[in-house]
Amino acid sequence: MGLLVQGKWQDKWYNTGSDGDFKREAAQLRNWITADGSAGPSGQAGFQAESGRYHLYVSLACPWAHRTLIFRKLKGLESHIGVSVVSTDMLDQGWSFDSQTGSTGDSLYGLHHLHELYTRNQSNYSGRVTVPVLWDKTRETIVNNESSEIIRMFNSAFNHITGNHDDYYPESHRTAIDAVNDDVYSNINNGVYRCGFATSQTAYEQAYTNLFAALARMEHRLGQHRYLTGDQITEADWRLFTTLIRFDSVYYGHFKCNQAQIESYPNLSHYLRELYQWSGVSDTIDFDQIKRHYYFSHTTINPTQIVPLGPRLDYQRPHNRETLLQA
Ligand SMILES: N[C@@H](CCC(=O)N[C@@H](CS)C(=O)NCC(=O)O)C(=O)O
Repeated sequence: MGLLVQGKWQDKWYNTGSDGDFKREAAQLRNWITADGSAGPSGQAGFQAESGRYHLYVSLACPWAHRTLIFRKLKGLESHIGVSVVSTDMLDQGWSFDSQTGSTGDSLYGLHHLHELYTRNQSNYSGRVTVPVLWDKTRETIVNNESSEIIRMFNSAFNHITGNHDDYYPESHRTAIDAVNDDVYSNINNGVYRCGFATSQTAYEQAYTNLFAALARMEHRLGQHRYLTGDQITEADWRLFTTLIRFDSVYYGHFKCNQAQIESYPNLSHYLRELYQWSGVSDTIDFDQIKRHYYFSHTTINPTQIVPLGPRLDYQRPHNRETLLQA
């Protein structure tokens, strides 16, 4: 685990500062693919949606990268956007393309490490080397490394190519989606990391309290509606999903988020199963890679690198979410 400083790799764990609170670094590369190549909300113009032009680098363990894989699937983009999967293990050289540990290899350039892609994009890059990365094969540059923006591009920029007009960020729901996203991002998606990566008791307890308060709010919402913002599934649901699906296997134990398992929440657990069973979604999930990544890579938290065998969970069990709607 490390970062690039002026294009040079340095092996370094996160710096939590004097309060012991984990602060996630903001993604730096923020261009947008658009249908006609005009500029998006940030970055440069010139990234027009085209079949076969873009490539996605992901980890199957990472909840942020997982969002982009789900959107690639839901929006029918699999034949238009290629994927390379990094290794489960993120050790002293960061993400690698070691096929012995679950990587597909880098199908574009045969790179050994993801940091080489970042320096190929910008030779003096400084910052963390994160997944997901959306790469432009034509301009040989990184389009964007922020998952929340990549899913928005996938949601709409390629509609004229795929003919898939399903909308996970509909105009009419945007205010509600944005509000839920803010709560879920700070307290749940990033909240589990703030529990796990805290280096002071106070920072951990604050993150833990915020996390379980936010989960209680989501549990309540899901007692009112089938999905977080009503009767239509939106990006807010998929953004929550990628944390929920890792929770009982990893965050509960490894990140000490152990007030309750998702299995014990009546609404959240059934909702989680509904989303897991959504057409194509379980293909984007690999529990062995998820568990191995966290328990084996975070040697500061788990120095023995022992990966637990449990828990045994069956997400294929029926869920009652249709009946809730009729009630
Ligand atoms: N803001 C980014 C965060 C991505 C992120 O932090 N990914 C993690 C994997 S779960 C990573 O690559 N971490 C490597 C590091 O921080 O050095 C996004 O949502 O795309």
